[in-house]
Amino acid sequence: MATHRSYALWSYCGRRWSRVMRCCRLAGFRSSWPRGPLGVRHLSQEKQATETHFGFETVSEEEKGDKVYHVFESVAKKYDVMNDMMSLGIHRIWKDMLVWKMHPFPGTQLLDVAGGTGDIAFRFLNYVQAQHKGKLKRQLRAQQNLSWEEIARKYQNEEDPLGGSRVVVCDINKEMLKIGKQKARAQGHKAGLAWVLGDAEELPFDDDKFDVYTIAFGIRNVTHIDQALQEAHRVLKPGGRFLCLEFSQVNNPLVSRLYDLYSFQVIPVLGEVIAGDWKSYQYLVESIRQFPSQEEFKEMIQDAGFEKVTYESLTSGIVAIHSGFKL
Ligand SMILES: COc1cc(O)cc(C/C=C(\C)CC/C=C(\C)CC/C=C(\C)CC/C=C(\C)CC/C=C(\C)CC/C=C(\C)CC/C=C(\C)CC/C=C(\C)CC/C=C(\C)CCC=C(C)C)c1O
Ligand SMILES: C[S@@+](CC[C@H](N)C(=O)[O-])C[C@H]1O[C@@H](n2cnc3c(N)ncnc32)[C@H](O)[C@@H]1O
Repeated sequence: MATHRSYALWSYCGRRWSRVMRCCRLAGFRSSWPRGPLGVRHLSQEKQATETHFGFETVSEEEKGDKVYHVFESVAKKYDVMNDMMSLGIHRIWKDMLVWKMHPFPGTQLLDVAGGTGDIAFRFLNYVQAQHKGKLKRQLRAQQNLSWEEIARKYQNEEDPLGGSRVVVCDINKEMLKIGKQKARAQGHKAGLAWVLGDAEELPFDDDKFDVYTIAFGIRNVTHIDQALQEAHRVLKPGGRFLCLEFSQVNNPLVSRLYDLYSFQVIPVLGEVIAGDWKSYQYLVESIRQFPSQEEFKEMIQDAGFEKVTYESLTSGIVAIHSGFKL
């Protein structure tokens, strides 16, 4: 309880400061000031400037990066099976909903940050492939007088089954990417897919490059969330969309009670039994409690310069999808 109260106060100070920063940015200043809670920079708190959270632990910012790296290096091989076990497959529906919400148009250039083992990228490729096939079928149906030879030629000439869409998966952890690449081979994904080792806080891409930026269950692990959001804004084209799937605040008291019991009593046990790693799964449930609420996170997205920011809570707010546009 005390942790939650102090976090709420810390987070409130951070949000107030974000507002000041936003005004400064609008007035033409760029930020390179010392940081505070949730990665927001504070001038008056030099002492805490390098401290942050790793679950319920207070650690230095450098330590947090290393610890997060170690967590995903350790769980990479069991990551997918753990997700199915912990959520009884529900994480798959949440990820499907993210891609349905994106509703990519033909030729969409997607950047999936913290993309790990590729779940969002593969869904995107399946979606655009199905969409493109559907379009081709409709076109052929509209030209009913074509001979079978003409139809066969039309299909063969279609060199790009993705209709020009592309996805880049970017992640800081090479073990997660390694598993992702193995999965891609097994699922037959090759074209339109690239894997890049990179940090969400300092993306190795030019400005105005992508139509959509996604981050699923990733931003909670980033040390300076504000910087990651600014990077998302930078790499998106004008008109581009930011979409984030992340754990959020449960809005039903009964579900919240059961979810807390499940999180703290069951998930680390599953982590130990399946992945041989209690600590990483304890970090998972603790980091979920440290992440801002739907409204707080919405403000942070707005502070990074996104407009028309909205969110949708799923499964009683266990997770939420936030959306924003670079206009
Ligand atoms: C290291 O960092 C990470 C590692 C990763 O592998 C993944 C991530 C990122 C995370 C994901 C991609 C998604 C991972 C998914 C979750 C963390 C799980 C989210 C949880 C749910 C969808 C279920 C929510 C559960 C509830 C609302 C409460 C229902 C719970 C109960 C009825 C059980 C209450 C528990 C007790 C009383 C404790 C004693 C119980 C037992 C020993 C029995 C154990 C029971 C089970 C195993 C059944 C579990 C039941 C469900 C999953 C129920 C589903 C139902 C609903 C959604 C309503 C990452 O960062
Ligand atoms: C819970 S996994 C999510 C993977 C995938 N998006 C999914 O939905 O299954 C979190 C991922 O975030 C990555 N990550 C953590 N910090 C990062 C950072 N600063 N930049 C890029 N990726 C990061 C981890 O390496 C890990 O692969």
